Amino acid sequence: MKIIDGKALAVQMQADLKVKVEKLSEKGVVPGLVVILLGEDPASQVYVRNKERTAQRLGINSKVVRLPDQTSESELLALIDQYNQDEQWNGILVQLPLPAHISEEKVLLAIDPKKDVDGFHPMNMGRLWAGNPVMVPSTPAGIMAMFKHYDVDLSGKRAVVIGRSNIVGKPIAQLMMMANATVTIAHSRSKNLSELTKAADILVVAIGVAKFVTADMVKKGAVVIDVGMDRDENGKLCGDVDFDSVKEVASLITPVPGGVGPMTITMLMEQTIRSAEMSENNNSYSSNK
Ligand SMILES: Nc1nc2c(c(=O)[nH]1)N[C@@H](CN(C=O)c1ccc(C(=O)N[C@@H](CCC(=O)O)C(=O)O)cc1)CN2
Repeated sequence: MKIIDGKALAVQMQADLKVKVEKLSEKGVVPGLVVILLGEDPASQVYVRNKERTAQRLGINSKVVRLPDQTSESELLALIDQYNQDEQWNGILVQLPLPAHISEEKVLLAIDPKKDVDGFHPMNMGRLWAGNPVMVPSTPAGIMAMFKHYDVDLSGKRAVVIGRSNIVGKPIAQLMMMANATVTIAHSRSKNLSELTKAADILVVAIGVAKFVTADMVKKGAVVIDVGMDRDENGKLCGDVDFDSVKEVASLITPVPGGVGPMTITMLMEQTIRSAEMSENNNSYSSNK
């Protein structure tokens, strides 16, 4: 068994991204990222702080707009529109989850697809499903970067994704399908889940239940990717996979923390830089394939 070191890969990729930003800056193009955060959710605050720090370290101009939980939907939409019009910002994201009184759909639709560095706008989702992605959600993009770095060839492999969210489950399924894997999406209502997971050469787990996947559900030699960000019975951060038992069965496995998480932030930075490059090329909005 080998552990996928997402933190080390993130550091390595960020070093390359820093050089890219320096080169762009020499041409007078400084990538700019606006992160909008509503409310006081402690986990979201940590993620946003990490995004801000990483952006600053890479030389990306970054701004975090912190708004109270009670901010109205119309105020938020007006703010997004303001940043859509402002050329110095080529990446805009709204940290999820949003307070219940705000429609996530309306908010994501309001972001200019060219500036949608999260890749959550229906236009970017559609481009991905059409096989011509422009902006791709960061977590799935990070998982694909891990496969590449660790020489995981997906072609002809059986991949199972547990979780059908728009942020992770659906896009990672499509990206793996584009890499010629045979993909099954399972979810909380799937029957005989163990039968599905035991047939998987690649297992991606994004279901949000602590230590849900146990060793008896995993095929010997499988590659296991854990997207969970949960707390165990002692309040300690853990994933959706029971790491200690599954690592004895898997050939490659991501830990939590230090696996997929750091890659999510790295890929966000990469997309912000790509967005700046696109705006430099006369606002071209073209596939990253
Ligand atoms: N607008 C968005 N909202 C959310 C996204 C997203 O991609 N865009 N994804 C998640 C949260 N997320 C980024 O925003 C995120 C989650 C976790 C990590 C991470 O680095 N985790 C660390 C552990 C951190 C800790 O100690 O708590 C790790 O796994 O090592 C980064 C980003 C939902 N919202």
